Amino acid sequence: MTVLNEEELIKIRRHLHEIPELALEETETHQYLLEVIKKFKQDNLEINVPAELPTAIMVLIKGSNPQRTIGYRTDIDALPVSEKTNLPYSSKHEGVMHACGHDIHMTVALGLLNYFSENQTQDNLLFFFQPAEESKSGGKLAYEKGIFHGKWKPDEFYGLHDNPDLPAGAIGCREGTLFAGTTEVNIDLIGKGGHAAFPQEANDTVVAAASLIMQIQTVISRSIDPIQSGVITLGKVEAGTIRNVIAGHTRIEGTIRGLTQKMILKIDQRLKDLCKGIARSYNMEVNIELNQGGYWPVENNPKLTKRFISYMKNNPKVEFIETKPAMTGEDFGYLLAKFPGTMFWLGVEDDSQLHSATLTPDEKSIWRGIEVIKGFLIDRMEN
Ligand SMILES: CC(=O)N[C@@H](CCC[C@H](N)C(=O)O)C(=O)O
Repeated sequence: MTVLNEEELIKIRRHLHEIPELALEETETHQYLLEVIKKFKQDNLEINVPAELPTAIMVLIKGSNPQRTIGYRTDIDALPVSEKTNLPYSSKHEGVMHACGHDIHMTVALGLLNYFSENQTQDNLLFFFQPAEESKSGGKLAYEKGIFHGKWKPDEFYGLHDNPDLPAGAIGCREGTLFAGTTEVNIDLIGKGGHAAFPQEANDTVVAAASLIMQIQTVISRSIDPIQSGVITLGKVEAGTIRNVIAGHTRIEGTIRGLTQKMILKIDQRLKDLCKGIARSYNMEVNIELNQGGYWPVENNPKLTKRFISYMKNNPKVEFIETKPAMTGEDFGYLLAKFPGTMFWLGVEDDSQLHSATLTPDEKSIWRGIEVIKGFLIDRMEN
């Protein structure tokens, strides 16, 4: 296969968009990625499917005179969102969508891999197709399962996230914290079910949940320094079976975000306190599970990020935007705590936000992104 052109890459992206899969279930995506990668020139390529993380793929491009191994990571999973774009290449998997643009991330990675498979680099390049970014901490799993060892260990790591607020192909980045750390929140209220007509005989968890949800809204507004800030979003509440049965169990799922570990731990603690209070005042059991997993704040390495930003700023072909920290989470934060590196945004200009059922990234971002990142990686190896 020769170097893929823009049209071919868009076809690949559209196919990936049609087959979104949830965290650690990315088997069809994995299969398709392998099919595409195996068509590339194999002379300097080594492919590794780690048995410990079977939907991941690692591809090493052996350099001609390696001083280091430069890692490039893309995430491959999707979200439980029902697509509403009406695009001809909409998701074929009911209730699952690439609503966070990981199809764009994968295509950019494939474009880079394709280019460097044809044009041998000086340093080694390690491409990591990572499962489970949206949940289940794929980056942390990969690290803990020991897949980054020997020649499969990057000396530095880069990764991007698409950003609908930036022009297609623009690069956004900042020194320091780029993304928040997050904690997944699961709260189970356990009361007593019963007949809707006899509330005195039951212990209604819906009423307790309503009160708890409102109390939780005071954590950010009343307990947190407004200059520093944080977020709590409760995205899922499940209770009951029918209108005339009192629900004996309510489950609330949400996410906490903060730009520092200290902030996350403070919010965690307030949440625990409020849950304990609800348990006492409603005389019911409350179980709270807080799980940060690998969603550590994304801390860009000072030296490498200065270099990255300087390359982008000094390249007249790049539209570079110095961005503010964002409350989005990313388990690349965990990998950046283990390997120095830089995470950055790739603009995909769209009116819809990430995680929205109508997200339609501008596909021009793919080719532009590849060109810019390719330039940066070449420059990094030469300097
Ligand atoms: C970029 C992005 O949207 N990332 C996700 C990361 C998931 C965080 C974790 N599962 C949680 O919900 O706390 C995000 O939601 O920011």
